[in-house]
Amino acid sequence: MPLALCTLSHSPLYGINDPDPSVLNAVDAAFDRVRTFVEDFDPELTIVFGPDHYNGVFYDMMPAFCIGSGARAVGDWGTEPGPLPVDRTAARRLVSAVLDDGIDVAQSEELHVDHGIAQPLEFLFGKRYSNPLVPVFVNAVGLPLGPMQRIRLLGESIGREIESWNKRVLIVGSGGLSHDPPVPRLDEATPEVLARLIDGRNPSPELRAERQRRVIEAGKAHAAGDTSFQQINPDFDARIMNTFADSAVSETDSWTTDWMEKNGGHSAHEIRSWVAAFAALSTGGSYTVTNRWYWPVQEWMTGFGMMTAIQEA
Ligand SMILES: O=C(O)CCC(=O)/C=C/C=C(\O)C(=O)O
Ligand SMILES: [Fe+2]
Repeated sequence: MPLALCTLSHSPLYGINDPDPSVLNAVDAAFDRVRTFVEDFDPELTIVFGPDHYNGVFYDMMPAFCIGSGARAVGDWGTEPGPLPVDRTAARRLVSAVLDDGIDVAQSEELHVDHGIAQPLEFLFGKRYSNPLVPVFVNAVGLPLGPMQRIRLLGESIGREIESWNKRVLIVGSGGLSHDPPVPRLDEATPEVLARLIDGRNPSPELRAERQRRVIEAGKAHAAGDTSFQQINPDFDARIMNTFADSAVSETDSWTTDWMEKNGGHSAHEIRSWVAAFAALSTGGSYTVTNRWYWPVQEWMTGFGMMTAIQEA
């Protein structure tokens, strides 16, 4: 049974600080196409790789990656809070298979996920979706990060296991391409920020609003041409998407964190979700990229891309 994939950027500023309607309409039309792709595939299970932005996973225990055998959405940026429809049996089997492959994945029976995982699920399935899924947290924000090869190996291990289940499994990878929105960093955190990077779950509504305001203001300044932010890099983004379109997933092993940051900004590390997703898809042999879209969206501060792909029979 073939596997299918969609990788897509997310943005907290979608619906809040939108680009010109000509761009927004094109993005929404692409979402419609991706939704049709998913409906036609009719997945029995969805594996979703995505990051967190200090809303669900903190430095009290920062894993490189973590499979959620239970999960709840924190409900940031307008996403629906509450439990996710996790297939616990599938998730636990994945944990065992990945550990057997020598990858020390973490497991959570209650993974807290933010818009990095919840937004693409809502884009694809609508709010209050009930499709069985397994969320996989991919650290892309809590520096330092390990080598890219590890995320490829994680993806491949998950791919080999789901391949053996003889089910229609959709693999989703969530994250922006080049972008550098204001996300706090450990190495420059004030004591107050450090405290919430370590233990920041359930912030007060005031603190959440203040954090969100910072991102919204940055989006507005970025769109107005403020050059103090690292700029979107369409050439870098094209290279990333071409690598996946060329089925050259193992080339990502040579992408260093420095190279990613210099060319794509700190949040370019979210591309790790795409690497995991394409690596998982690649384990069954050849795949075909059925569609790709890309826009550099200043208002969302991100190179916004989407790809769909399916295994060849
Ligand atoms: O202020 C914080 O702690 C987090 C800010 C935040 O959530 C930013 C998110 C940005 C993205 O998810 C993105 O552009 O990919
Ligand atoms: Fe993000």
